[in-house]
Amino acid sequence: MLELRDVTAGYDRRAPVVRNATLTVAPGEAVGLLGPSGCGKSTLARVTALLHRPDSGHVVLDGAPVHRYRHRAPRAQRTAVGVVFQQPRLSADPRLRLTDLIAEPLRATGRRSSVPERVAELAGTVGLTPDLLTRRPHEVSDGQLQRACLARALVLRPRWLVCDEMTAMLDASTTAALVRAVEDYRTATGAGLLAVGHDRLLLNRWCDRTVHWDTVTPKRAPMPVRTPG
Ligand SMILES: Nc1ncnc2c1ncn2[C@@H]1O[C@H](COP(=O)(O)OP(=O)(O)OP(=O)(O)O)[C@@H](O)[C@H]1O
Repeated sequence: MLELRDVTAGYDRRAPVVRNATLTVAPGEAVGLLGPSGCGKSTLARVTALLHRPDSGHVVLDGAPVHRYRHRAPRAQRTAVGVVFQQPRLSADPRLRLTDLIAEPLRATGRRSSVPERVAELAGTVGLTPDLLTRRPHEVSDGQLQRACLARALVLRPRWLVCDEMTAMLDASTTAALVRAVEDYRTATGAGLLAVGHDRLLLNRWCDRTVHWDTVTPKRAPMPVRTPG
């Protein structure tokens, strides 16, 4: 189970952008999180991917509360969640060839020997031809780079996937190809998915259920005002 328990998070403790978010994704389940631009979806997605420490509340992975985030998170928890962001150019090192971009998490976790096999396998999964694998980010389209970012997110075989507006910049056929690649992976592995976005039609078609931001972050009743006497 992937659980967000009463998560409050943001960039200034006095004015959090996410307040008291509670959400559960079961193993194998695909949950869509729908909300308007700027409400805090990406912030919550980063908390879920253990890349941003919440001010309060917890992420709980398979029953184990997460206490440390980013590079301090234990490897087993860090590698249990794969994440794909909206803008591949902001999340891809421009110096790396796509093959090295995809292999980055394998090298970082000491699994160099499995690089050739996994990269070839995942290139097929996400629809990248061998000639594209030797190019750097500025030599490929946004859609091709996003395919590589999805392959990178899958390379350590995560049990949970967070897709934060993964297809927002892409055309219909690339969107369909990436969604199919995620679904093929989930069918093969039983991974759970949190897909964040503002495209209700896409999330409804893609996910088992779609929840709205307002139901995930219910407004608390205001504190009662004490009247004297
Ligand atoms: N690194 C940051 N530092 C300070 N404020 C930030 C930072 N990142 C986001 N914010 C602010 O937090 C709020 C929520 O942003 P966030 O990106 O989480 O929303 P979102 O729902 O994902 O928006 P969109 O759908 O437009 O991507 C916004 O007001 C934004 O300006």
